[in-house]
Amino acid sequence: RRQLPNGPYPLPLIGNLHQLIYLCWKHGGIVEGYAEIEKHYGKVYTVWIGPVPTVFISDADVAQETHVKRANVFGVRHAPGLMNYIRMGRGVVASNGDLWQEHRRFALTTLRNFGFGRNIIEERIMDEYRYRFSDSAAASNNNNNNEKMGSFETCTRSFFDLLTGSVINKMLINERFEQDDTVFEKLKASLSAGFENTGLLDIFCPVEILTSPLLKWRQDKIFEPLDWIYELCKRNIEDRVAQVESGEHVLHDEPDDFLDAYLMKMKKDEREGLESSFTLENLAIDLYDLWLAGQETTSTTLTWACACFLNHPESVKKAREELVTVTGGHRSLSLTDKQNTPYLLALINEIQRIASILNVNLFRIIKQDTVIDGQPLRAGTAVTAHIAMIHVDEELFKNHTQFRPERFLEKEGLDRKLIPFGIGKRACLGESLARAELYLVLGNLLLDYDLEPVGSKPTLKSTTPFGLLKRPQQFNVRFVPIR
Ligand code: HEM
Repeated sequence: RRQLPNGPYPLPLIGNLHQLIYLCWKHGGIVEGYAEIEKHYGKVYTVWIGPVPTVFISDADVAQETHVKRANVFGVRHAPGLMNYIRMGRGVVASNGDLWQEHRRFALTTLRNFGFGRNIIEERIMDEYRYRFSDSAAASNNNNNNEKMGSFETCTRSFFDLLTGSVINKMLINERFEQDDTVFEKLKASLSAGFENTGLLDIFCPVEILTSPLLKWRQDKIFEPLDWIYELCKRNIEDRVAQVESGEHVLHDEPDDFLDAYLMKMKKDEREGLESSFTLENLAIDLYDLWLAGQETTSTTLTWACACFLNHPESVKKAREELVTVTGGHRSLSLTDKQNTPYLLALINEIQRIASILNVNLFRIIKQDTVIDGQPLRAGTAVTAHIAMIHVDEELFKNHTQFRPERFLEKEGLDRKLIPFGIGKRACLGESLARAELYLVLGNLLLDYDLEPVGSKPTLKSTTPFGLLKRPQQFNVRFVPIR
């Protein structure tokens, strides 16, 4: 315990697991359990997950000072257990060093450069937005003649899964998912099972133990869905490579998707005789990472947004008035409108704060002895900025349980304390894409549709307070066109 921040006294082998499990159970969730520990030990504390010490930072300023100002010490990913299954130190999420840097940079520039100047990200998001709404309305009107033209009832989660799944799939392999697509259904089921069956222990348990015959009963639940997604990524690559070899698909200088951009990069490195980490095996891991990290997160945030809209019509009204003024009510909202829509931006911030979709953020590992918030921190310790706790910090977000977008307009710089995408050099790679999706989908949705609850209104209480991903409850909504 020496050279570590304060925290509850750990027992041999089990560490603080017994206290943690009890507190989370007693107070109804992971975040609530950690809040109890924070009450006793302050905003930077150590919790032993079995024999592994983990340090949690629930203070926005300390997170900034460590993760941004001392990024070299606090920027190394810790991915020992399930996070490293399949990845084995490759890809973007679980890698480190040169490989991480090359693949992160490549993914970032590829996503950014699509279209060379044309804002292709905006075009693709809006294409998928329009397609998804018109397709759902058409399907609903065919099934029900009484339905007002263009209005439809839908399961929010499935609707946004399909929308965000198609956006990311278009970016990666230039393909859209359709309703009732069996591949998509299986992909979603695998993703949900992967997230729902994974707990904090799976993150810290070494892969060798997780894959041992002793844990056979758990393996089908947690590995089978991940294996299926990885195999799908490999199949997509094999199909594309075969098409390129047969001449059916031509690679050109302005690639349409991530897959083509990567194959071009492989060819370039080969031509230049470089020893390259851009191989087909690593491509499968990159696709796997971008899919896993990019779909469920955005879709879950959009579903939380609808739950907030249904509960807070006064905020919907204010946002809509602003949007109608900016667009004149006769054109779609565009990313270039951002500076004229402060209320919508505040509304999205408040949605992301209330949603705080990760009950526990990803971890970093400290490679050298250092100091944190005046306390010693020894090399080899896992550390995380506890986003969900920072977002309920009463000193920053007074009356934090209240949904009040205005707080971001009243207090200059408050948005900088909000860190839904993490912080520092390992912060979310897809932040710009996700921000563009939230802005365009939610802004245009408020301009184009009224939301009506179907059955009882969803509450703003999560159904998965013990999981890694904090999901809202499942609910249906009716979208009724305004114009
Ligand atoms: C609302 C949507 C999203 C949220 C809230 C979110 C949140 C996060 C968070 C909290 C992290 C961990 C950061 C840290 O360690 O401090 C992360 C990492 C990551 N995210 Fe996202 N994310 C979202 C969407 C996306 C999208 C659309 C993509 C892909 C296009 C993506 C790709 C990644 C990747 C690859 C990493 C690992 C980065 C690294 O280790 O270098 N995310 N995300």
